[in-house]
Formats: sequence, C-alpha cells, structure tokens
Amino acid sequence: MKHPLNVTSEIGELKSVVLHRPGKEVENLTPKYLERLLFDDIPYLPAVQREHDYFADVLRNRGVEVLYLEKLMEEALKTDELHQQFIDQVLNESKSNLNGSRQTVEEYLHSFSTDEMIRKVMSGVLKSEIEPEKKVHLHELLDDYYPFFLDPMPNLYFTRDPAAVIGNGVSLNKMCEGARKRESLFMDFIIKHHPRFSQHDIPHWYDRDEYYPLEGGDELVLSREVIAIGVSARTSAQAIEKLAKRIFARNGTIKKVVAVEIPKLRAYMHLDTVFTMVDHEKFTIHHGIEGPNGNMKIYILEKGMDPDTLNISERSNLTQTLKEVLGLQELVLIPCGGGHEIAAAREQWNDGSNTLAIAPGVVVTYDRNYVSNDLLRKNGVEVIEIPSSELSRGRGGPRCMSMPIYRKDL
Ligand SMILES: NC(=[NH2+])NCCC[C@H](N)C(=O)O
Repeated sequence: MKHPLNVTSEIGELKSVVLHRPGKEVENLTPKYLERLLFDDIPYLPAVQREHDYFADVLRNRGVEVLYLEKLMEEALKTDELHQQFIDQVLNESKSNLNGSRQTVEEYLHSFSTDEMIRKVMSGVLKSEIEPEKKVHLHELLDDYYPFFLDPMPNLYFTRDPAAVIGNGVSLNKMCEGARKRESLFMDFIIKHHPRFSQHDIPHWYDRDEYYPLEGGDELVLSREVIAIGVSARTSAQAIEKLAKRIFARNGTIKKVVAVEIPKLRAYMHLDTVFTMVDHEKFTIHHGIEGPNGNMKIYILEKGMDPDTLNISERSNLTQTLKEVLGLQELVLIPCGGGHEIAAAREQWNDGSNTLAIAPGVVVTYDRNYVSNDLLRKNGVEVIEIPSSELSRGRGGPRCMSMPIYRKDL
C-alpha cells in the first residue's frame, strides 16, 4: 500500500493538500478578543469563503487533491468511542472557560451529528447558546462577562501550523499561543484514526504534548537531505533540537537541520512569513530579517556521536549557507516588495513573501502583493494570483493556508 505522506521538498509537484475553509469561527471574532485570537481585523465571512474557494479551485485545476480538515475529521470519528474521546479531550483542553458547566456543554455537543459537532467545536460555543434552565449551579447562573464556553478557532484556515509533514513522518506541533493550542487535536485524531493514515507506519517527529513550542510555519523542507526551521516568536531552540534528534535517530535521508533565527516580531511570526522556496535555486526573502551586512544567526544541526548528541556549527550568511547545504552554484533571493522601504514592509505585512509552490517555479500568491509578484515573474517564476482582501486579515498567506501531505519527489 502506498504511504499516504511524502514531502521531500518545498517545491516538488503538489499532489495532496489539507485545507480548512473558514467557517463561523471567524464570525465569533470581536474587537475585544482580536489580539488574543491573533487577528488584526474581522473577515467578512461570505467574502473570505469565496476567496478561499478560489484558492482551492486554483489547486484543483492544477491537479491537486484538496482534502478538507473537517471532512477528514468526520471520517476519522467513526465510532461512538472516538466521538466521545474527542469531546472529552476538547473539554479537558478548554477547562478554564467551562465555568463549572462541563456536563452541560458535553450534553450540548452530543446533541449534534458528528459533522455538526466538529463544526461547533471549531466555531466555538457561546454561553448564550445553552438554555438557561440547564444551568443549575450558582457559578453557572452568574455572569462572568466572558461570552464563550469554548473559544472559537479562527486561525484554523492556516492548516500549515498545527501539523506539518516532513518526509513520511509528521510533526504534530505544540502551538505557542493559547488561542491555537487545541488546533493540533484535529490532525492528531486524523493521523491516528482516519483509515487513510491509521494503517501506516507514520513516525512522529514531534508531539503536541511536548513542552517547547514548535509551529509549522517555521518548518521548511528544503530537500531530501535538509530541512530549515525558524527560531522565531513561535518556535523554540529546544523544540528544534528535539525534533532533529528524532529525525536523525530514524536514519532516513535527512542529514541536516538548519536553524535560522529571525526577529521575534508579530509581522514575522514564522520563518515562512519572510522566506519561502519557489524553485530549485530561487527563494523569496524579506530583507528585514537580516542584520547589518546581511548577517544572521544560522546553525546547522547534524547527528552527533551518540543518539543524544548533535553536532552544531554556526553560519552567518543565508545565501552562503543555502548554497552550501543544497550544493548550489547560483542562488537568487527575490526580495519582498522589491526591497523598497515602503512596498517591502507593506507587502510583507500582507504575506508578500509567503508563496505556496505547487511545482518547481510555479507559485500561488496573494494578488495584492503586486510589486513582489512582478518581481517573481521577472525572475522567471509562474505566479498564480488569488484574491486576498479578506484572507489576509488573519496574517497568513497561501503557504500558511495549506498543509501539503504529498508532493512528487524532485
Ligand atoms: N505559517 C504562517 N505564517 N501562519 C500564519 C498564521 C497567522 C495566525 N493568525 C497566527 O497568528 O498564528
């Protein structure tokens, strides 16, 4: 039986991808909770869905199999036992908001069919949804002025982050921000229980119950031998070490993990917001991540003498390091917004460097980043633009909105 996961590069022809179409969860955003829920504005639901459908159609038209997170999840929860197990886990991980109403919320979730229950968990449960007569305890009756029993998960359409496929294994991520911690539950259940995956040997390079945070936007598969991981606002050095050791212990093809430190800023939250691969020797970059003279802190991790050690060596120049680890003579870095002081900052904020490669030299990008898109074309890249007025409000681009599970080997 063919293994269901295969990602040995960022640019190999994309065959299967997991997306999430934004749903009611984005309508549960209000100004008061925007910052905590990691949004800068409230997307208009019909428009954000139209844009997302356009994105999915672009992929399908290019022969990519588009899988939806909630559909996979519904297919995974086939028994009553799994249904119950999922509800239990969601409630356990949402404990602080339940206000003593665990049983009430549990009964409420059980009143839905599996697909509706999954959508409910994603969109959040408002206290006002549950009939007052079901509230029996004083603390339930008292208003604590917080509207949710279960917080909405508006960032779910960024399927890149909670889990990432590397080789034929998965990194089930420990999300850094409270607002996103529960998101990785879905892929965890899918990998364990969906028939497409459950029959296979799928190594876990990381797990969601680890202590140190690691997010998929920081994980880039540069080649069969090399992965790059951002040391960022969301991903810690300790997590990178742990993942590297697990990967090396498996003795597969990956020999190097390149840790790239980037400034810990909201605008640059993950490595893929400032750096993505578009072709064998072409990358987008936002120069704001480089220090004076283009210097950066880059470390190459390799297998040490015994399973518990790593050899770590330092580098300072991104171009040189990429040439070295990828064995390239030439390398082109395509600057976001052409490196112009205003255009670069504006387009980076709207994910101008965040490209999703669907084949070598073919990328999907947001239409609004026209300076970056023109420059990509001038560098011989085929650029497929998608509408982005609403999608971009969540601060993520086409790469963030996709979780490739199968790419053709280069
Ligand atoms: N891979 C990415 N760059 N993802 C972007 C995620 C954006 C999301 N609002 C967050 O703050 O987490």
